[in-house]
Amino acid sequence: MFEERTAIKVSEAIKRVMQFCKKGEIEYINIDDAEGRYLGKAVVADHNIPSFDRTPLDGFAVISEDTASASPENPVRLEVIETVGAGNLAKREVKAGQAVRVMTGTMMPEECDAIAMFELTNEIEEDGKTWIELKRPFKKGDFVSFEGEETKKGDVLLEAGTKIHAGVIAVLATFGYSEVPVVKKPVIGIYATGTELLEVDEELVPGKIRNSNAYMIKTQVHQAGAEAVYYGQLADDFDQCYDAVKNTLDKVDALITTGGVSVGDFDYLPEIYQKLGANVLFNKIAMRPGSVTTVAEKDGKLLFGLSGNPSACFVGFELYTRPWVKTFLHSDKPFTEWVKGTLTEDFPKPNPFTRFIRSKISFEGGKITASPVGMDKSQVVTSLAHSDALVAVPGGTRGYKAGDEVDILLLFREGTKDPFKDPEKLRVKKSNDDA
Ligand SMILES: Nc1nc2c(c(=O)[nH]1)N[C@H]1C(S)=C(S)[C@@H](COP(=O)(O)OP(=O)(O)OC[C@H]3O[C@@H](n4cnc5c(N)ncnc54)[C@H](O)[C@@H]3O)O[C@H]1N2
Ligand code: MOO
Ligand SMILES: [Mg+2]
Repeated sequence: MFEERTAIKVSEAIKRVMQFCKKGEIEYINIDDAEGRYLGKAVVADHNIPSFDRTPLDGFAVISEDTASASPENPVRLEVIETVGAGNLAKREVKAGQAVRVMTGTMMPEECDAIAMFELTNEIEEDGKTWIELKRPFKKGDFVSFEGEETKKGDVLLEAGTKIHAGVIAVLATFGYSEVPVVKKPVIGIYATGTELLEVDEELVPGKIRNSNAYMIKTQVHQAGAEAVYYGQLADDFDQCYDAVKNTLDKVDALITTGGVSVGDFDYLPEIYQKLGANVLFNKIAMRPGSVTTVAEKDGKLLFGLSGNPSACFVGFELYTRPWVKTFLHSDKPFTEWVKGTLTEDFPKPNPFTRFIRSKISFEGGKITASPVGMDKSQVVTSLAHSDALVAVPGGTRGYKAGDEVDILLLFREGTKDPFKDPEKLRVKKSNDDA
């Protein structure tokens, strides 16, 4: 029998999901495998950087006092007593009137306190010795890269929950992390439900479509930093779907199903949650696409019942599953980033619910703009391929005009601390507002 559902706000739905977040455990993995993972512990400097005073230039290490009287008219002459490259140490004691030829990265000879780069010196061979002439004085510390000037021992360099990319890897390597503490990936099981579904390699036949959601969701799961286990397709058969969901729950940290969550005769997920004794957090959200997105909880594990419609499925994951994954990975920025920007085209469709319009952003004149891409319906798949943002427009409006300021959710970015707030209706501009 048809059951009326109560729609809740997007922000309320996110809040309900976040109440069931947990943080993943830590494991150690080789630095070679760490790219894309999330740091499980903060990285604290256990030594200074640089760890010794060094030259940042190819030139000569000098004793600054020796150069005090140097001028173009009266250059100072210093004897070059040895050459040292990075990785080697000066062997000879440097006395007054002497200098050491040093290459970038070389530890400063103990007695020297300034660097004169090659470009500021004249080299002279005389009496079987090498000399340099300096036409300007150098102060103590000139051109020296000092121990600890970049980072001091004890500095917190990276927080737990940081996504590991090339720059993070560089810091980890600098501090000797051959094994990196990372958060274990949450394992997310995926089932695609629908008797109409064909596998990707199957030929189309009347009434059937290829299963795109499973592959899309697998990719979204990976992008969010979790491990996806795809358990396959299920026909719209209550017993088959119930057994699959029930038997999979203890193998995963969360379970995603696509399809079968609406009010159709063969939409079995609502009954499955009921038979499982799961606590349904919500089954209707005041949003399009994805109004039927349902999330339930069973023994602390979340069941994300995403819509079968591809765009609704995509948006449901980004808004509700992604923050759960990111929190599991210790990120303190679990929510999809959103900014204010300008719509480039009219969007005349009336909106009963908050609408997330698949869009593409660009930067014009230093401002962010968003252009809707393709047909904006829940069942649409092709526009997803061109979207890097979702324009969020509030419900209860007659549509939007080019130039209106809107909320833009940025896809494929690290995230933000601030959860999405349902957009308020745009204030209607009255003609005397310009006065
Ligand atoms: N009387 C009502 N009918 C519908 C309502 C409603 O409120 N009252 N809601 C509509 C909305 S909104 C949506 S969204 C859909 C959601 O349907 P389900 O989540 O139950 O999904 P299905 O019925 O299984 O499939 C919907 C649609 O998506 C296609 N699909 C399913 N799985 C896949 C897949 N893996 N890859 C690609 N496409 C898939 C499926 O063939 C259907 O066309 O319900 C509306 N109905
Ligand atoms: O849940 Mo449906 O996608 O709102 O259109
Ligand atoms: Mg349905």
